[in-house]
Amino acid sequence: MKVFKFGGASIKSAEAIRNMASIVQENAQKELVVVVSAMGKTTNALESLLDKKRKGEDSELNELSKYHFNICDALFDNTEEITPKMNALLTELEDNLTQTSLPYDQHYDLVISYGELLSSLIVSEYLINKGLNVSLVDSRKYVITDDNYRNGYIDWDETALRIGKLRPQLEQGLILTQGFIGGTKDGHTTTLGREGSDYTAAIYSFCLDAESMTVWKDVPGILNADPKRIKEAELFHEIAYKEASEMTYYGASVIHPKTIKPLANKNIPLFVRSFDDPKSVGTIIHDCEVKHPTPSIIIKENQCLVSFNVLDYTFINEENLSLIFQELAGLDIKINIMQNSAISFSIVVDYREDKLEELIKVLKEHFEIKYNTGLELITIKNYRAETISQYRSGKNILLEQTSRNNYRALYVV
Ligand SMILES: Nc1ncnc2c1ncn2[C@@H]1O[C@H](COP(=O)(O)OP(=O)(O)O)[C@@H](O)[C@H]1O
Ligand SMILES: N[C@@H](CC(=O)OP(=O)(O)O)C(=O)O
Repeated sequence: MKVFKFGGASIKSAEAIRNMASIVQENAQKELVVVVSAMGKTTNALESLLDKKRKGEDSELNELSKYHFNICDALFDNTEEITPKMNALLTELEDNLTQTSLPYDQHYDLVISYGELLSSLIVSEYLINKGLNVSLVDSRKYVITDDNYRNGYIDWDETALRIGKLRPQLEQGLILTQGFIGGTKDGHTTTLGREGSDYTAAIYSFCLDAESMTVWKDVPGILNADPKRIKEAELFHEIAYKEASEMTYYGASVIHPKTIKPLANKNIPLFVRSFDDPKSVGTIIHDCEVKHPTPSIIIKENQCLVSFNVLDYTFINEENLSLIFQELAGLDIKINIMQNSAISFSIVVDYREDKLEELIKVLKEHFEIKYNTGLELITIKNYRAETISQYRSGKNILLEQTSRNNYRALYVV
């Protein structure tokens, strides 16, 4: 069996869904699980509705509901069947939005999950209309997580047990399900972190021992840089799991960072292909050795440099480092790069004002803390001297590191 994942861009309009459906139809002879994300920018729209609601401002569902109904009108000759199902989901969403007494992260997952619930309903009805045999499976009952809302940790045993039970259903026709969303054992909705649908597809692939997984994207495959930033980026035809996994760690947003591990553990190849050009082969990520890889350029935006200076004349030592690390772990702040001098320790993290404020609040009695925002972190993997000088020149660099394989620099935008 195979697993396909279609992200927001691939199902953002009626035309995009027709194209997606033709890709599915061509592959539906074999056992297939199809994972879909929310349509277009629906997740962002739901986030802003939630924030407005929690601030007590107007949060009308009109626009979101119009967007989805317009797509239905364009896809179906007769919307009589889908309309009541859509209305039921939208009413649930409206009720759930009012649950403002819930802790923020739990309320977030409850509300944000409707992007995927709406998209999977529309796509499944459309595929059924096209004559395919489709079971719509609710990922909240199969992808089981703990209650770490907004970033649920997978309960692998329970998830494997539940997804394993879908095997007989797979023989009857294709399974369509939602990416990004999951549920706790006692039925609370959770999510796996923004852009987590790639990870969902990897979870289904792992639990069903897929022969391959394919993510259908708006790019020809994995390139040695984001083609939206670097026009002359080159396509990789194949990449090793380790290389791809490291690229996602450094910030290549084309694949969710948690996706590679479950696939590599079972040696399941991952194809990254273009939904605009489904005949082209794209990139295969698998167990291989690529000699002399082309340098990759990865840029992480919205970075913040935080420096902790000791208050007396003691040096930076393991004791004060452990104090800093403990707080970072407690606040779930990930370090992208770090450096120390005699009396100062610096870290670079993704900028989140709320988390930074909290960090400063708890550590200011121990350190003098300074920070800069509006920065970018560039990583050049498998660098060559000429690549470094090309990207280094003209930049106001605040921090720079070179190791055997990687060059990294933090600079002011
Ligand atoms: N190295 C890279 N190769 C290809 N695309 C990249 C790379 N780095 C970043 N991207 C970006 O990733 C985007 C696709 O990922 P994403 O938008 O998350 O897909 P989806 O949400 O459709 O699954 C591309 O539009 C591209 O701008
Ligand atoms: N809809 C979710 C999950 C996701 O993975 O989306 P996409 O596949 O479009 O990145 C998000 O926007 O975060």
